This record gives sequence, C-alpha cells and structure tokens, in this order.
Amino acid sequence: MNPAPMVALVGNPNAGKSALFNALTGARQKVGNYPGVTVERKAGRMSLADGRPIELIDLPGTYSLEPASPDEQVTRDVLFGKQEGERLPQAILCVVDATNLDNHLRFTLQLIALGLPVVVALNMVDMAERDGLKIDAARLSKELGVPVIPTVAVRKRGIDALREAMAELVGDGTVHRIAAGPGFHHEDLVVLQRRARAIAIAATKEEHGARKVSHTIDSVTLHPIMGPVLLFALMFVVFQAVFAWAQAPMDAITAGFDGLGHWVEATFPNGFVRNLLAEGVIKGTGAVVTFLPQILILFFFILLLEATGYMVRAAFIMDRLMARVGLSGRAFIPLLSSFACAVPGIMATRTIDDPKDRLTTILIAPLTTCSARLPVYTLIIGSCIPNRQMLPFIGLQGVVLFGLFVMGIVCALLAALVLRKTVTKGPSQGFMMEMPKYQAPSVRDVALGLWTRALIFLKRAGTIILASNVILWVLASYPVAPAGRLQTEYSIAGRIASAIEVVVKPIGFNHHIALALPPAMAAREVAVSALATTYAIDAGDDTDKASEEVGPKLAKDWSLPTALAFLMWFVFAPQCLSTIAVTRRETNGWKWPAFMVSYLFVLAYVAAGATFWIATWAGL
Ligand SMILES: Nc1nc2c(ncn2[C@@H]2O[C@H](COP(=O)(O)OP(=O)(O)OP(=O)(O)O)[C@@H](O)[C@H]2O)c(=O)[nH]1
Ligand SMILES: [Mg+2]
Repeated sequence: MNPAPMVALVGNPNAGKSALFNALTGARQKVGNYPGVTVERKAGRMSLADGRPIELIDLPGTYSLEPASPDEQVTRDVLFGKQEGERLPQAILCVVDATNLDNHLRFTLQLIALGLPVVVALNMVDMAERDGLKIDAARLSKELGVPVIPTVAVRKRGIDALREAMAELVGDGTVHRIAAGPGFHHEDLVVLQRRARAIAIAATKEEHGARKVSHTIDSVTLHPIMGPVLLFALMFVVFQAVFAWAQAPMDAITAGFDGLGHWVEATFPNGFVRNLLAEGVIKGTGAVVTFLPQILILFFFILLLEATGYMVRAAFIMDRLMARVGLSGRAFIPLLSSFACAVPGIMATRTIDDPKDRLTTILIAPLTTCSARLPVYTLIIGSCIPNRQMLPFIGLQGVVLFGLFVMGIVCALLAALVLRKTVTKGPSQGFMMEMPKYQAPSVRDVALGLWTRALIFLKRAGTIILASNVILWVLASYPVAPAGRLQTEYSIAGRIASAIEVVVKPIGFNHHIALALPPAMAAREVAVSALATTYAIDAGDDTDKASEEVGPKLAKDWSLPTALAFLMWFVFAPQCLSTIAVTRRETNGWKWPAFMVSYLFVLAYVAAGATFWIATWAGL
C-alpha cells in the first residue's frame, strides 16, 4: 500500500503552526525525533475534505531557507527532500501571521519558489481585526498565485476550508516537482523583502493608527533610492551637529578645567605636586573630558534612531551592501555597536552563527569609528582644518569628520571582502530581520542611555586615562633636562619617542606624535591628553605659553599633511589593548588578534604615509 500523502506545515516562528496542527489533527499525533539531531519530529493524521487520509508534519518555525540553527536546518532539509528519515512532502501548508504580513510573506515567497504546491493559511485574522487591520485574502491569493485561506487556529475557524484547499493541492498524491526556483540566494533577500512588502500593502484593505503610519514612513525610508539617500543625509546631519551644537558646552568645560588649573597653580608651591596636578592630571584629563558633549550628541542621535525603530531599517538598507562583501546582515548590529566601542561590538558577534562570518566581523570591527576616536578627530580637525563654510549650514570641519567615519566604514567593508576571499573563505548565509513598528522614542530611555554613556566615558577619564596621563607625565618630566635641552626630548618618554620617531618620521609624524602613540594604546583618547600634557611640559614655567590650550599649539606646530596623516593613522591603527584582549578571548587564542594587529598596523602605516606624501606633493 502506498503511504498516505504527506503535507508539511511550515512558517515563521509563532505564526501558529502548532495551533493549526492541533486543530487539523486533533489527538492523532505522534512525536518522535529526527535521527542524529535533537530536533523533534511531530507528525499527525488528518483527513482531507474528500475523506482521504494524509500525514501532516509540524516543522520547526524558521525565518528563511537559509538555515541559522539545527531546527531551521531540519525544515530546509525536509523541504528539499534531504532529511534522513523523511520523505519529500507532496505539498506545503504555509502559515502566516496576518498581523505581520510583510515579514512572514518573505518566507512564503521563498517557499512558493521551491516549486511544490502551496496553500497559505492566513492565520490570526482575529488579532488583525482587533487591530483594525483588514486583509483581502482573494487579492493576496492572486498576488501570490496560490490559494489563501483565512484562519483562526485557536478557535478552529477556517479549518474546513483549509481541508478543501488541501484536497485539491494534494491531487492524486504524486510529487510534482522539484525545480528550485529563484529566491534562495542571499543576494535576493532585499528584493524578496520589497516584493513581500508590496504584496502585503496591496492585500491590505484597511489599516489604522501606528500600523498605517509605519507603512507610510517605510514607503520613503525603505525606498530603493530614497532610503539610502535619506540614511546618508541623516548621518551627515548628525556629524554636522556634533560640531555645531557642542561648541558652547565644550567651552564651558574647558573654562572649568582652566579655572581648576589656575587655582592649583595659585595654591601649591612650585614643585612636583603642583606640576603633576596642573600638567599631568588637570591638563591631560581636561583635554579628554572636553569631548563629552560631542560624544553625547553623537549618542543622542544613535539612541534616538534606535528607539524610533529606524535602526533596523538602516540595517535592512545596509544588508545588501553587507552581502556584497560576504557578510550577513547579522553583522550590521555588532558593527554598529562598534561605533560606540569595538569591545561590546566584538562581543555582540556571538549572535552570528556562521563561524567565518563571525570571525570576519571581529577582524573588521576595529575599523568602524569608535567613540574614543572622536576626541582625537575633533581635536585635530578643530585645530588644523580651517573652519570654512562650504555651503550655508555645511562646514568643512563637519565634512572632514563625516569623511573619516565613511572611510572607516568603506575600509571595513573592503577588508571584509578581501578577508572573505582569503583567510576566512567560505559560503555566507542570509539573514532575515523583523521590522518593528515606528514609535515615538521614550524620553526616559534616551536620557538613560545618554547617562550610561556619560558615566562610562567619565569613568574611563577618571581611571585608565588619568593613570596613563600620570605615568606619561612622570616619564616625560624626568630626568629634568639641562638648560638648552627640550624636556620632551631629554626625558625617558622623550627618548622612547625618539626611537619611535625614526620609524614614523617617513609618514610625517613629529616628536610629539611619537610621544603620544604608546600611551594611546591604553585608550585612544589618551592621545589627546598626551599631546596636551607634553605640550604643557614643554612650555614649562613660561606661564603664558603653558596656559594656552593644546589646540592652538597644534595649529602652529603641525603642518596640514602631518595632521591629515595623523588622522589617517587613527582610522586604521589597532589601538587600545582592550580590543586586542577581547579579540583574544572571543577567538580563543593569539592567532587572530596577532593577525588583526598586523594587518591594521600595516594599513595604518601605508595610509598615513600615502596621505602625508600626497598632501605634501599637492602643496597643502
Ligand atoms: N489569537 C490567536 N492566537 C493564535 C492563533 N494561532 C495561534 N495563536 C497563538 O499564538 C501563539 C503561537 O502559536 P504556536 O502555534 O505555538 O506557533 P508556532 O508557529 O507553532 O510557533 P513555533 O513552533 O515556535 O514556530 C500561541 O500562543 C497560540 O495560542 C490565532 O489564530 N489567533
Ligand atoms: Mg510550534
């Protein structure tokens, strides 16, 4: 006797597959296990409208045909007829959640492309109605080209209609295909998502409130051309704001630290304590803390975009680009976190299942511009790049900062492309993202996020940055230089710097930069405080010069090619020991951190050198 035809119940997680399975099969269920994996096999018997018996299997919920877990692997293998202990199904019963159509239809489109007969159960229509959402099942059926039956699995509504549709589908019980259609490849995911949305919108008769607003906004933010343009424009505005809004609070903080410095100079007798406090502690730490407003402004925007639901859209727009360089969309969130700091970013790569995808993401994470680089960038840009208006509201300084961020992103993507073709070669997999509804951001959440950021930053300033400053100050102040010799050359730090200078002179770096490079390994911002401290030491007892800010000193002392080369160095150089340490931890060994440090140092050296020589040649 031929076994009864088999129909597979498939859909996104939580679409209501199990509820539907129960409604269709009642008590006639059998639970087993697939051989070799810990995935349950749930099968049941049911009869079609014409009385024929069939076997129904309830497959694990999955977002796409690119498996991300053992469960999803089973679903895929069953649908391709490759699962051990399972035959190829005659037909697919695809369950979609009516309240989440655009997300669920993506998978439906992939299933239809498989070539097996498909019937769609438009489930949870009760929830949809409650939300004021009306879906036109007939229209949906026309758009998809397969039967669509509205159901409420938990109330057993639509079950008879489903039995009828399935009877037609199964036909005489022979398997009709299989010719794999389009839609399996990661490259097509964005196209698929767009089609899914278009179909969802076409089949929506009525929607209200937040749902409608979300769809209207998305028609712009996810538009193939307007979407990326908007994303780019938003980021551009953010970087302009970082300079424009931060000026006043930065001046206030600088004035505060200056006042503190004057007070120390007036209170303590000239000597070790006074100089340590004034030059090492206050000057150095003050130089870094000044950048708090800029960091908060940047994070204000990031938090705002996250809280409104826009960030996922940004990830979606970026997904295609990520696929081009062999990364999955899953890499976007870790890379985005790396804009705060590479350490949480690298830790966030744990959500990437594919080991090679994950390793690639770890290796390129230090190229995205972490917030610790912001003080360095803004100090150098503020003092060495002319504050010229290029257009109304568009200043050159903001453009350069934006350019540095973009360069970080572009280089990270290029590095991924190269790594994926060489050291981390292997197939890449796709990623499906749920699009949440847009929301008005909660003031409390944003404020809380900013507060946490501020605390982290100030804690760094008070611990690792302060400690590095003190050490640098001591090393740079002793032994005391005899008359006629510069302290920053005669001291211990000065001599170390002189050795480093030999290596970095060809790329345009001066003695003060060589002094700032080793302490910047503790944290990148320390480069700023190191410059402030060493310039303050050089000024010595000449109070006029000593009270001057570090910015104007750089403006006088550095040529434009040197400043540009220094910026380039900071785009690439693998600074900060914490990043190296977390890479070691996440990759279980020294091999990959060593590789990362080497390739980044080489890049930094070449990029800084090329910039210096091109800028010099161009006569800047
Ligand atoms: N209101 C309503 N709730 C439903 C309906 N169908 C399912 N649910 C509920 O939705 C939740 C998820 O349903 P499940 O049947 O477990 O979903 P599933 O697709 O099997 O989920 P996974 O096995 O995790 O992939 C459960 O709480 C169900 O009770 C429906 O038509 N209407
Ligand atoms: Mg289930």
